[in-house]
Amino acid sequence: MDIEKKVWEVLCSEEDLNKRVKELGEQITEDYKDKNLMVISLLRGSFVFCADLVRAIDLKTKVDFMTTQSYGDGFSTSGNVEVVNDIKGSLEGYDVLVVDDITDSALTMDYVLRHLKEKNPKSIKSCVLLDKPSRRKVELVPDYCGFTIEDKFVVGYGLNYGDHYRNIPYVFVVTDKDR
Ligand SMILES: O=P(O)(O)OC[C@H]1O[C@H](OP(=O)(O)OP(=O)(O)O)[C@H](O)[C@@H]1O
Ligand code: HPA
Repeated sequence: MDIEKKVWEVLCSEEDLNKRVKELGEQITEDYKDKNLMVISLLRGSFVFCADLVRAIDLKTKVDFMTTQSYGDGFSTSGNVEVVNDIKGSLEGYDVLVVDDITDSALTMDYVLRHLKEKNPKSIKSCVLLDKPSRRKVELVPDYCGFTIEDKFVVGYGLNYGDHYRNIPYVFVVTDKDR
């Protein structure tokens, strides 16, 4: 990937992200006030979003992490979701909320939900910052979603481009200069 031949365009500014993450946190706080919330962050992409989201949730919350991988350096899924690091503890008695940065083909979220359901949580739901419904390879509607976006490759705020730029504090779109 040659970054020189690309155009960057801001899609979600820091202000947009702060506002929407706060709203999601308030909604989740309300919905889980009588439940036993465990947030599971899918690494690596969701580390920034999830760090902000859990601080916007005003509840006693357990947080755990799972590492999945299905994209290499490219723009599309290998179709093969790999659990690189699984969660360690039990999910029994917990209302699990799986948090990811993006649902694109939805292969990752679909796989993770099925995988975690086998660990018998009390309930399980999904929360993604960005949703690209036009790219689905499996049917899935996230329970919580920050922004629904078009079929564009997005980077920043945890999302990578050739394994860089996860630290950019806003979300931007990458396109070819001659497109
Ligand atoms: O809906 P999908 O098509 O499955 O795509 C979404 C997944 O792809 C990215 O992960 P990736 O495999 O690139 O690993 P990463 O979290 O390390 O970026 C992203 O973080 C999501 O987990
Ligand atoms: O648009 C994207 N950007 C970065 N990583 C991704 N993984 C799935 N879709 C994307």
